[in-house]
Amino acid sequence: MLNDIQEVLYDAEQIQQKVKELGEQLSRDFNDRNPLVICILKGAFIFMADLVKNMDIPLELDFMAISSYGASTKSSGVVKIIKDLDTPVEGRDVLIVEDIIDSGLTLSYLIDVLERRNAKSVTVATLFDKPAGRTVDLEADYTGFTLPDAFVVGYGLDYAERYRNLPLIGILKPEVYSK
Ligand SMILES: O=P(O)(O)OC[C@H]1O[C@H](OP(=O)(O)OP(=O)(O)O)[C@H](O)[C@@H]1O
Ligand code: HPA
Ligand SMILES: [Mg+2]
Repeated sequence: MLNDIQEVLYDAEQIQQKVKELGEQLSRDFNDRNPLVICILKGAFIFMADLVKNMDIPLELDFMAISSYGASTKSSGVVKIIKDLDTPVEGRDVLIVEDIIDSGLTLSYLIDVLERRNAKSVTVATLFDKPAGRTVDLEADYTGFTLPDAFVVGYGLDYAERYRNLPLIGILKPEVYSK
């Protein structure tokens, strides 16, 4: 799998350190608010698991599966809910956990859905941000790393469902998706 990586951007140790810092910061900011922490599947599953282990406060978890990329390196532009939440969000402090913000389409759709369901507050934590990809104006409240304009995989992020299990984040060799 590593053969398909052109450049490692952040290794496992650097990611773990950053996730720990984010978890500690979020614990301070959400102390006594019993947040509903929402993992955006599939990509955010590893970040979510590592993040909440670093949050030493009462919280609840839920999962939502959303997809717009499929087996492509560009957003289809159509954001679909594959699996919805089990928990009502009305009146809750919601913390969205995302792996990456690229075009911003997934998140703008999701924030709109949660606000229409009357969440008390909606906060976004993303591990990776690719500002060059943005087509809608949107920033996360908490960001781990800012990435260059390249298609990346690893630490939950896939290309055609592969590479999610790499413990690092790296740029995928273009020949993998152009052939
Ligand atoms: O800002 P955007 O351009 O919308 O891109 C970000 C979203 O795209 C990816 O999900 P994807 O649709 O690939 O589903 P997956 O998490 O199941 O891989 C990623 O995990 C984010 O959720
Ligand atoms: O660079 C990316 N890699 C994997 N999935 C993604 N979803 C949005 N951008 C990306
Ligand atoms: Mg994907």
